[in-house]
Amino acid sequence: MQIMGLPIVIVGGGLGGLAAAIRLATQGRRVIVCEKNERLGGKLNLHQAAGYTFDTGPSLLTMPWVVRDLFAFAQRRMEDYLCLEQIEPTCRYFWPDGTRFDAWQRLPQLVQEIERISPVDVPHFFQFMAHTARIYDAVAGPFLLRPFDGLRELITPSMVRHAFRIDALRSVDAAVRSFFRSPHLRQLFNRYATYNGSSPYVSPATFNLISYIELAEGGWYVHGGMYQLAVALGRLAAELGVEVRTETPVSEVIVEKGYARGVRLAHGGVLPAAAVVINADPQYAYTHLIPGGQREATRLARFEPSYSGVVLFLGVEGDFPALAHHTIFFSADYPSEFRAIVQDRRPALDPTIYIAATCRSDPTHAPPGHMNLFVLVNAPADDGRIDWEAVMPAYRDHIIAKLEVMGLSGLRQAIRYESYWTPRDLAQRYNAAFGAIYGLSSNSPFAAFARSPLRARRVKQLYFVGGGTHPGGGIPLVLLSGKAVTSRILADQGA
Ligand SMILES: Cc1cc2nc3c(=O)[nH]c(=O)nc-3n(C[C@H](O)[C@H](O)[C@H](O)COP(=O)(O)OP(=O)(O)OC[C@H]3O[C@@H](n4cnc5c(N)ncnc54)[C@H](O)[C@@H]3O)c2cc1C
Repeated sequence: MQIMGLPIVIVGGGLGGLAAAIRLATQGRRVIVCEKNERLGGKLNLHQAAGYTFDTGPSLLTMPWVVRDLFAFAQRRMEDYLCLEQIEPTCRYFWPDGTRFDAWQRLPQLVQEIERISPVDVPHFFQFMAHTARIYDAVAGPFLLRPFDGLRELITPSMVRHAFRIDALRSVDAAVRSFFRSPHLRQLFNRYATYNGSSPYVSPATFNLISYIELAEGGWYVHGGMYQLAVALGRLAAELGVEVRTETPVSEVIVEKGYARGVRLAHGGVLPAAAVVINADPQYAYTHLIPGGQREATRLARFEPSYSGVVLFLGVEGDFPALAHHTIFFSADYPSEFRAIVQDRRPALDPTIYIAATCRSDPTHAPPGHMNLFVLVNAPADDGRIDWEAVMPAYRDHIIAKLEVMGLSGLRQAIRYESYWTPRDLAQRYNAAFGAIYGLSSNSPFAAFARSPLRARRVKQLYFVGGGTHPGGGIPLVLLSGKAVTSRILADQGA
């Protein structure tokens, strides 16, 4: 393989940055990844303490073929690097009225569960799946699977032909209501909008394709913990000759005569580059790294960030049989929960609580007889109005009290290890503007077009990859973003 000339420097070793690094290196480019933190992986990360292991970000992988495709592109077999598992049930749900629902991946069992809580909705479920499959069919090709730099590129004859199919003129909730009668199933299917940090009550019904993707292609876990995905990509990148520098924050992109020429390192020194790829959040990058970026930072600030999260890491003694690998404890009033988080930008009084107990699949993640609970509650983007340090002790008590009422009795007494992250921690750890988990929100039909394009608008040889650019946040999409930006860079280099 021929390694050519100046390197391409990637600012950030998140999954988007790693995917781009792997693809560029496979194409013979010299690549350097500069990551400010001590480990690769970005928001997909790891916390270990007192004998407990916690994945700190994603806990569910959808579209697993995207990972396989990345390894195949590098002429490797994914199975030689990591093992993907389907967890049954994908998720267990509890409602405040005592209803419980196991969302099985196996269709006959899933249908039985639907029949158990709402027999009338069985045919509606199949109609909904057919509807969302048509959305996926219309959207995947033009929007998810190829590079895309703006609205103009979407106006193709095929998109115009399929425009009616994408269901963008009503909300996720309006579409879900038109299919399901059961309030429980409505809440359950509305929840998929949260997979990209949006509210089901305002985000376009196009995002119902997320439920189709999970139901048709499964929800997956990486054996050993989700962080093993970052480990595997880091290993593949190293094998391909990518130079990874951790604990290496970049302080500036060097721009000369409208071209990105390299980066300045915060701890001193300069890396000249043939191109610079920003995996860090675009709004942060335009504010802090790119000279003259204020105008673009101001443009991005006009759009709503996706919401953030409050995370409790709990190591507990004993077993809580109610908990599956993934468990959700729903709120009694979903609309008012989203009104609080998205419109009023305050923590919800009655939050929906998600718990990942990876010890169910990986017993080594907790000492024998103990469990590791990653507890996630959606929280408003951090616009500075909330003093999280002051709020957290009471909010933590509130979350634990709700869990005790909804089936985890004795939880408070069982805690042996505990720490938490607020939206501000997420912001600081990853330089994520507002601590947003998924970049900009998708709370309008046009939100997708607000994101920074793969190619920077005013600086040549400067690109973006990851959740802040096309096609959006979440593991599979940021990996696809690595594919999209690579093809842009290679095209620009005349390859
Ligand atoms: C709590 C939580 C739960 C989630 N759950 C899921 C889930 O279940 N499924 C799913 O698919 N997705 C989930 N996500 C979203 C998913 O983690 C992200 O969409 C994805 O990991 C983002 O990858 P990225 O490459 O775009 O950016 P990031 O992961 O943000 O990586 C950017 C990297 O850039 C680095 N950086 C920033 N500034 C600099 C600088 N100046 N110099 C050097 N490096 C810098 C950061 O440290 C970071 O490592 C979740 C995220 C969180 C936080």
